[in-house]
Amino acid sequence: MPHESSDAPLIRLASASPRRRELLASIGVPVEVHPVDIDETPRPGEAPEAYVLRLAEEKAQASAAGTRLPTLGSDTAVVCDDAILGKPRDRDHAAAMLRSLSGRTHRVLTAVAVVGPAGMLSVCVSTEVALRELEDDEIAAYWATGEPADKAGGYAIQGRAAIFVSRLEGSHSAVVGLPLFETAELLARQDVPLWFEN
Ligand SMILES: Cc1cn([C@H]2C[C@H](O)[C@@H](COP(=O)(O)OP(=O)(O)OP(=O)(O)O)O2)c(=O)[nH]c1=O
Repeated sequence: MPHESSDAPLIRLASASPRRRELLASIGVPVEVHPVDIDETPRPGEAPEAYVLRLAEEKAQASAAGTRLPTLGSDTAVVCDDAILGKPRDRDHAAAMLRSLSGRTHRVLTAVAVVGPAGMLSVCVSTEVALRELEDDEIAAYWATGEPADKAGGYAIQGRAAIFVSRLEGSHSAVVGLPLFETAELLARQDVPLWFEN
């Protein structure tokens, strides 16, 4: 069904992340932002895929109360040697994360969940990212840009860390925060119109 105007929200976004809002805007999906605060502690022995899927679904479910709009939640984690790297606590934590990622390949997992007329639909996308060797003074200079602070793994591929990335296999948009190909498929299955505007 065509929607009424180009800026009326098509979905609710259970996220405080400006990247996720911008990525959805880039594919013509205006959102109503309704972030939720959930406990992001991994369960003992929880596999990384199960962890990001659970968080994406919990965010979507918690945010969906009181709206008829389909509601999208998402979570991104960097996985290195089976350890889940979230957002750095401080400068030393960020430096330790970047040293552990230096000169090797890691995985970025992003899960998306959309709850709507078709129920809860979710998907987890895994992307391989190779970083070149990073020098300690480079890591220090990178922290000073302010970019690492609110990013899983302590880097932003859409920012200055792009110069560290020697190879990527998977979904670039998923590393930034939302896999757009898979997200569009979930939205279509929830009857969210992506093309018709007036
Ligand atoms: C690896 C990487 C992560 N990130 C971001 C994506 C996510 O916003 C963030 C991971 O944190 P998340 O906990 O997934 O998301 P968030 O706290 O920003 O937002 P919300 O929980 O409200 O949805 O790291 C980048 O922007 N660039 C990158 O290259």
